[in-house]
Amino acid sequence: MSQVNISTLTGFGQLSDLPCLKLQYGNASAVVSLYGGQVLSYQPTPGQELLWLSDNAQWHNGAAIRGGVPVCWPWFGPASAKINPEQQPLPNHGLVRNRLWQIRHSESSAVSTSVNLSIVVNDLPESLWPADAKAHPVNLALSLILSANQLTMQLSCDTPLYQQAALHSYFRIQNLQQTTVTGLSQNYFDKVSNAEHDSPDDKACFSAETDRIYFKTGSQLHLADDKQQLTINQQGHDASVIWNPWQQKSRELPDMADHGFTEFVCVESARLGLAQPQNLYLIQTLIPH
Ligand SMILES: O=P(O)(O)OC[C@H]1O[C@H](O)[C@H](O)[C@@H](O)[C@@H]1O
Repeated sequence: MSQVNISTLTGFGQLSDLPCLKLQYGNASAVVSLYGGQVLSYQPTPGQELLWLSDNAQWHNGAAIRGGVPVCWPWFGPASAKINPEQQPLPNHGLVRNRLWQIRHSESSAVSTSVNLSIVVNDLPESLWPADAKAHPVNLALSLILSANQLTMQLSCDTPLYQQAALHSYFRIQNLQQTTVTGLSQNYFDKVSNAEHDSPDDKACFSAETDRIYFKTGSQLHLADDKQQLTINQQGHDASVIWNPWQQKSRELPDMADHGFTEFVCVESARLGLAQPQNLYLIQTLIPH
């Protein structure tokens, strides 16, 4: 084993001054930003980057970093009417993408290198609390476990709330036309056409803007193109979201190059149900082949 350790970085790529941690386990490494609690890099071997980070990503002035694995919490996308009955101006994907997280614990062992981050949030909308609960600051935790063959991300909240969450992973791909995601369910909500669809199989391909919520997906998805394969294990989810903005949206996003959409697809493990207040325990594990 060449190296098992955790080090601090100030800045990553073009994101100058960004406070980050780098985890190393043998040949494998991962980088997580304390801003957003966002994994930015996962390399199972040196130079083999699995995650996509926009060349135009920003983090100053409250921006959410475009790429890596953003943490969406306690809502996903625009806050729904249940979460935001008074239609307050609330940010997309919740409150923690542009806040600083704290390091709680880190550990290197014979089998893995791990770090636990957390953030305390004390400005949750009232609508998230069960009727009989008294509002108090809430702790959201993210654990990263890097081993020789995989990276696991565990997002948890011990407070029962009407809460949604997603691990919004941006995966670097070589060839969008050859890219498939399999293991999906056969029923999805298409955010582009704003309608539910049935799919003839469990697969998504990419030939236009794609923004789909697949309901009740299983515990294992596969992402493949002609050069690479990745297994994505998930737990604690009730949906998986597949996103590629395609050309027009890519041009419209200030933090994405015009051709940015050709370089990634998002495969997101999400917990979207709001039927009852619940704790959160959402896991995504990346296993390259
Ligand atoms: O631009 P953002 O707030 O980061 O959201 C990026 C995308 O996230 C998810 O994949 C949603 O399903 C998309 O509708 C959204 O456009």
